[in-house]
Amino acid sequence: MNNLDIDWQKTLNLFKNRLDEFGIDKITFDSFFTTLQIRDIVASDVTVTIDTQWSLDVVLPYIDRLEEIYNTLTSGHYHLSLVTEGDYNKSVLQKNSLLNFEDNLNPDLTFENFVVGNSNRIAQNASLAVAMKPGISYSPLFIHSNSGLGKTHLLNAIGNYAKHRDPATKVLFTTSENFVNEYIQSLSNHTIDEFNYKYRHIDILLIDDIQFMATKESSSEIFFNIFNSLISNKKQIVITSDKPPRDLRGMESRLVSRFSSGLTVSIDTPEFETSKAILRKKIEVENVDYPISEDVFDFIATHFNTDVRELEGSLKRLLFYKLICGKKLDCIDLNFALEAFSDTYTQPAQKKELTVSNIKKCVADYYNLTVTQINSKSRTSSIIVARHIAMYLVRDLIDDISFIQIGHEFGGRDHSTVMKACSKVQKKLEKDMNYRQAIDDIKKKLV
Ligand SMILES: Nc1ncnc2c1ncn2[C@@H]1O[C@H](COP(=O)(O)OP(=O)(O)OP(=O)(O)O)[C@@H](O)[C@H]1O
Repeated sequence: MNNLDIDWQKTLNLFKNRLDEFGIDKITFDSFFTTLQIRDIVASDVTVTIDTQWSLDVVLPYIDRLEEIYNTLTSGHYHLSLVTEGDYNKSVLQKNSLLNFEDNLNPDLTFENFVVGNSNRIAQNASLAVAMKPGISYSPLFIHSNSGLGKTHLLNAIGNYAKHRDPATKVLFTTSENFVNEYIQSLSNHTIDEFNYKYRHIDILLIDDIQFMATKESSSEIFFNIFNSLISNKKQIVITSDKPPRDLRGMESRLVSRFSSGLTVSIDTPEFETSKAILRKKIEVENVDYPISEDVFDFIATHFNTDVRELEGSLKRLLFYKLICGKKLDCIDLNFALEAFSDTYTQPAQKKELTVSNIKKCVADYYNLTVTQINSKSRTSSIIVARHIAMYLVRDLIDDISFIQIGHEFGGRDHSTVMKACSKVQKKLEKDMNYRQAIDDIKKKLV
C-alpha cells in the first residue's frame, strides 16, 4: 500500500468513526463507502472513483465531509471530485488519445521551400492565409490539382506554419485512406469513442486525397459528422483532391456541398520559369555545391515538366549520374545532361542547314565522288548523273534559288543547262523506281 492509499484508508476510518454524526448507518457505509479509491492527484485536484452511478448518488452528499477529513489528515488544501470507474476510464482513454496524438506532419514541407509562380500562387496565398488564421475565413479550404503539383506540400506547410506560430495548436495530417482505416480499426478495437474524441478536438484537420473516400459510405457518415462538428466549432479543415468537389463521383452530395461551402483553389502545371525556380530551390535544399549550367535547367524544365515530381526525379537522376560517372567535371553542362538522359530522352535530329555546298557534298558522298568532280566539266556518265541530281535537289530543297544562281554554283553553267538537268531528273524519277529510291535516300540524309 502506498502513502496515498494509507492516507485514504485513514480518512475512511476517521469518517467511519463519525457515522452517527453524519447520519449514516454501518451497512450503508460498508456497502458504498468502502469501494471508494483515490485514482488521481493533479495539483490540488483529487479524483476519487466509485464502482457505479447508483453508489455515487449515495456517497456524493458526503464528499465535502471526506474532503475536510482528508485535508485535516494531510494538512493539505485538496479538492475531491467523485466519478464512476467507467467515466474515469473513459476520460483517461480520451486524454491518452490526445497524449499519443501524432500530427503526422513532414517538417521538411514548408512554405519557405515551396516555390510560388502563376500556376500555384492562389493556392499558396489561400494556404498561408489559413495557416495564419485557422478557422477564421476559409474553412474548409479545398485544394485540387493533378498529381505531383504540390497539394500535399501545401497541406504540410499549413500545419508546420500553424504549429510554429502556436505550438499548442492541435494539427492532424492524414489521408482519407488512413482516416477510413483508422475508423474501421477503432470499430473492431471498440475504441470508437477515442476516435471520435480525437477528431473532434483538432484545431486544424488536414485531409489529403479525399477522392478515396468517395465510395466508403460508413466512413463518409462519420466524416460528415466530424466535419460538421469542427466547422461549427470554428476549426480549420483543409482538403485536397485530384478533382474539384463537383467532379468527385461517388461522393455523397451533402459532403460535396459542404466541401464547396468554403474556398476552392486549384494548382496548374508549373510554367517554364517556375519549373526552373523549383529546380534551383531543390538544389539549394539538397546543398548541391557544384555548378550546373543554365541550359541544363532549361533542358529539364522544357522536357520533364509534366509535374513537379517529374522535375525532381530528373534532377535526382542527373545528380546520381554525376555521382557514379567518375568524371571530373567543372560544371554539369548540357552535353553531360544529354548523356545522363540518353535512354529516356531522344534528341531531336539536328536540322542540317541546307546549303548548295551541303547538298553537293551529300550527293558526292552517296556516289563516291568528290565535290570537285561534281563541279567539273567532266562528261563521265556517273558524274553527270550525280551532278544532275545535285542540281535537282538544290532547286527542290532550297527556297527561292533561281536556275541562274544554280548554274553559277555549279561551275558557271548556263541556266538552260540547269533547267534541262532538272527536267531530266524529274522525268526519270517518275519512271525509275531505283532512281527515285536513291534520291529519297539522299534527301533523308540531308533533312
Ligand atoms: N511549388 C513547389 N515548390 C517546391 N516543391 C514543390 C512544389 N510543388 C510541388 N513540389 C514538390 O513536388 C513533390 C510532389 O508534390 P506533392 O506530393 O505535394 O504533390 P501532390 O499534388 O500532393 O501529388 P499527389 O496528388 O500525387 O498526392 C514534392 O516533393 C513537393 O515538395
